[in-house]
Amino acid sequence: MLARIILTALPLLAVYLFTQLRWMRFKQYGKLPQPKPSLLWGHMRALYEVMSRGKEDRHVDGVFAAMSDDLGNPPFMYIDLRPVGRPMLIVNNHEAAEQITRATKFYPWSVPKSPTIKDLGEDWKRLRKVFNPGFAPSHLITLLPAILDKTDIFLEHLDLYAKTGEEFLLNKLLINLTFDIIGAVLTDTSFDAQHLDPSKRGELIRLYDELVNTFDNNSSGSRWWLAPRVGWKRYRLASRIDVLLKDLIHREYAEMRKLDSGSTQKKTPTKKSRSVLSLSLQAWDDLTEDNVREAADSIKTFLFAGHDTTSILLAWLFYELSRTPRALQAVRDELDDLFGPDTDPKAVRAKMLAPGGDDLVSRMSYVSAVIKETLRLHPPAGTARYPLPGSGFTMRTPAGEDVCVDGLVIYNCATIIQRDRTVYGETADDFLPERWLGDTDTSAEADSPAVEDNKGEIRDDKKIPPAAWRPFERGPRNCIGQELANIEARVIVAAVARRYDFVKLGLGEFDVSEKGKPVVDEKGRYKVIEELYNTMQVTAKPVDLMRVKVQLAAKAPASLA
Ligand code: HEM
Repeated sequence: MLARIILTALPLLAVYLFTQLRWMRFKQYGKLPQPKPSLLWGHMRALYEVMSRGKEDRHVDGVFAAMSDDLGNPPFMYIDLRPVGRPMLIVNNHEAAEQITRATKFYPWSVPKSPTIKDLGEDWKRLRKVFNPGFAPSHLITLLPAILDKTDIFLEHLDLYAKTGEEFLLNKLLINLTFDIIGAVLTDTSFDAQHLDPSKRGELIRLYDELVNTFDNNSSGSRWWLAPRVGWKRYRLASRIDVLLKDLIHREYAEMRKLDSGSTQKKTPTKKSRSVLSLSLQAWDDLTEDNVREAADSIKTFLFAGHDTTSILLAWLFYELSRTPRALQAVRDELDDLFGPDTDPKAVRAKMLAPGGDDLVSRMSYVSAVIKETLRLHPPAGTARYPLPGSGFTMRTPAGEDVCVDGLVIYNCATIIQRDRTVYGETADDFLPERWLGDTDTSAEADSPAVEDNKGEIRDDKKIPPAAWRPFERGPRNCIGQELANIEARVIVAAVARRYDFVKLGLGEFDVSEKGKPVVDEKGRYKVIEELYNTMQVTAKPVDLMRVKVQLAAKAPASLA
């Protein structure tokens, strides 16, 4: 009897599953632009086909860009990776991206972050308020001495490499520098991240390094069950990092309380620390377990989000400058004007720390244009959002049609958006800092988040719409650390750009003439033998971590003062 029921039910089940599958593949998001789906594979075959056309290990943004070209560059496109991954919407144009990151009545803090990141909802708003003052430009500028101290160690290493002629991975050196800086800015403690001998580095950076190394190209997915051993290793490393950070928070708080005990106002800090952590600890009356966990989680996020991205910006920036003699000269001229002809980093440091030094940092307008252009061409990160299934969240097509995209992971692909030919014209792929002159303010205030007016339109009145430059993303959930990244980058460029010449090796190496001179192309840039590209290493990093040699520039003094 049972067997007969099963036999009757099986074909019915098969028909049901088949109908469901057909609906999922062809109907559910059928109105969205997409490659031709297959009933069994969704878009996995289409994705594989595009991937196999280029470098196997290139960053997925490059694959999406090729796919978008194939589809005639729609504002967004649908990719169905079920059952291996969640179905996705890749956003390719700035007006569409703005629909995701702006505040709306539906989502007052913009569309929630991707399902792989815990979205804290209201808690996020409270926490961001706690940490915002620590990341305000007026506060960050007071941390210049800490940034300069860490930069000095970096310069010593560059001098050493210049002397020995040894090749090295510039991105790695910069990762250690930016980790040291973010550590000092956040916690006022030295993380000792810059020792050339890795065994001498601080425990936190060693654990972070190990953790990041678990995210190689093959195992970077968040689905631990696809690689349980890697998942377990990540869990163990994250737990050890947690213990170290909680310990640090307890020590910092105890120090504050000890110093406060003589004061009538319990929360008035008498400790001179200006770290972001110490500022935020003042918001808490008691150090409850919940507070400690929250602070540790936030510091962990800041450490992670705040060093890798900035190091990538700097690695690409020095490379682009080395390849574009016109831009390098303009940077050097600006630094001469602002800091005087003495190119010794100690002289630059003295000027920055003297009264009015912060003004000099803010007047580096060509350098700011270089930073802006580097982030346009090589954005280290992007945002992924997730409107909950069944929420009815819609996006508007250029034809004015509203299409439901709830349940999709929505990825604003900055790499595609920031090279949009309809915005940046024929020079969309060129390194051209001059396009930003007069428009270099990258601060959160200049963000002028596009406002949804009554018609749901976006108001933009600049030549290049602000929304078309979004390496830090926009709207209420944008990057809290963008000012810090900007200040860091300007200080490091001021100290480095006139002292050193970087020479790329391997991918991205310059083509040279018979006389051994680099060959200049029609746009005034050095021709390369083979283009350097990004690969996915948690963030988008140069595939070889920027293999270079360094030399002292012609005008640089022979040794650091
Ligand atoms: C060049 C450097 C940097 C780039 C390109 C960058 C980029 C980004 C991007 C694209 C996001 C996602 C925003 C979104 O989902 O809408 C983000 C978020 C974030 N970034 Fe950065 N970032 C940089 C530096 C920093 C620094 C120095 C910090 C220091 C703490 C930092 C901390 C954060 C945090 C905490 C978030 C989450 C913000 C939130 O959800 O409220 N970032 N960043």
